[in-house]
Amino acid sequence: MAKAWNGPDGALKNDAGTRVVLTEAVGRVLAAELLAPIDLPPFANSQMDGFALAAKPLYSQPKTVDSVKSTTFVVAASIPAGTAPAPLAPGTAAPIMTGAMMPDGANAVVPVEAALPAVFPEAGEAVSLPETQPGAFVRAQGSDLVRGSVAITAGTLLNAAHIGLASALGATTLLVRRQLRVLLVTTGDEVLLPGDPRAGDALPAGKIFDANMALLRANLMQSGVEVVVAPIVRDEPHALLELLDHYVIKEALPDGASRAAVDLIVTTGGISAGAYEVVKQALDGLEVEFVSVALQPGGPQALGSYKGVPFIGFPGNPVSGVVSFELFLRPALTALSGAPAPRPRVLATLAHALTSPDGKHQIRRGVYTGPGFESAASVREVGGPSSHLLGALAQANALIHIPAGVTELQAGAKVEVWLL
Ligand SMILES: Nc1nc2c(c(=O)[nH]1)N[C@H]1C(S)=C(S)[C@@H](COP(=O)(O)OP(=O)(O)OC[C@H]3O[C@@H](n4cnc5c(N)ncnc54)[C@H](O)[C@@H]3O)O[C@H]1N2
Ligand code: MOO
Repeated sequence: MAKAWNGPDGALKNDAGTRVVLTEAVGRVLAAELLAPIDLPPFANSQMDGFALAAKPLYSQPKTVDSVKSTTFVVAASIPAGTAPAPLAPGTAAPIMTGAMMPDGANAVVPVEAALPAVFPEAGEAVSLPETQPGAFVRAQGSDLVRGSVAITAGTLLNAAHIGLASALGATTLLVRRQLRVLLVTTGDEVLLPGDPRAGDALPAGKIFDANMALLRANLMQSGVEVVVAPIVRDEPHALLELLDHYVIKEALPDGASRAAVDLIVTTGGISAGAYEVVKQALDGLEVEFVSVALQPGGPQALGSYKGVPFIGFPGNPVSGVVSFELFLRPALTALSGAPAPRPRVLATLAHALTSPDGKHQIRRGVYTGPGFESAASVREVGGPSSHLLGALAQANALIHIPAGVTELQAGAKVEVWLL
């Protein structure tokens, strides 16, 4: 089992990376550090709409606005953003727009509001400008990033700011780690996918629409994982084994080696104590362990490997699946591939009393309200402890942790909360 779990770790970390276009790189993990190929800003430019001029160092700050010394300049040709300006002649000041390149000979900008008159006169006219320090309102070349420096480190989970930075540096593609490929298998004779013709007129008696496939697929996709979705497996062990065999077949790699078509198998349902537990009946006795952990929801769990591919089996109740994902799989994905970002963990004041079963680490779904000007962060439960409460899950923005051994909590107690 350990060997199987070590597989994707090594494979991902040794992965040379895949080049993707910039717009598709958000949510992926950068494979190699990105060095800045240019300075940012690439040239000194104005931070304000104003006048570019040559300022001499001031040795004392003027005490009041009225005491500021002004100088009259001849207005030079205006410098819009996007143009290469002519050098500034001595005694002149050039109207310059925000982001426009500073002309040679200028080292400071006076905002137009501070000019007399506070407008842009025509070239050749006069303008009176207050004394200013060299460098005022100038964004120096390389003041954000110097050419050759590390712009984004390898292993970074790329967010919007990283994509924006890469674009500003002129990158059209980025080298990202390959995504983990996860086979997601939903089981159960009662489960129909929305749109199934059998539910054309009405949901047949005893049947339900799938929640787990949609829920876990969305969670996995948001975690930067490539999800391979299998058709829903009926409660027949041979059907599950046939399906798994189809997906664990090896695919050839360019270097002559081979690897399974998926890195991880995740199943939902069919692992507890019933008479028709398809996952348990198919895999018990092979390299999968079926255990009960002191967690609620999410007590029944299965872990191991199938024909060398890591395997994890979540319980069928939708909230149990989500809690299992958050506690066991999400952190493992972060450790393996760098994505997703860990959930923020905070302490919050419980808004009301809660009880919890003895000997179980309970996870309740909650609505968290961050600290206000005069109030501490607080959390209140939404729904109840049962693991079928999908409506409440959809209202929640947090998981409330009640440690094993704690059976009662008073209003005002401090609890650990994971922000979803
Ligand atoms: N005698 C016992 N019964 C149960 C135990 C136990 O320890 N002893 N554990 C309970 C707990 S806790 C859980 S959680 C569930 C786990 O059961 P399974 O993993 O075997 O899951 P199923 O029985 O297949 O389904 C449970 C529940 O979830 C619904 N389900 C299944 N798939 C979906 C889906 N794709 N979308 C929406 N809902 C789904 C299913 O209809 C059941 O209601 O076992 C308890 N029983
Ligand atoms: O552990 Mo089950 O996961 O409570 O509903």
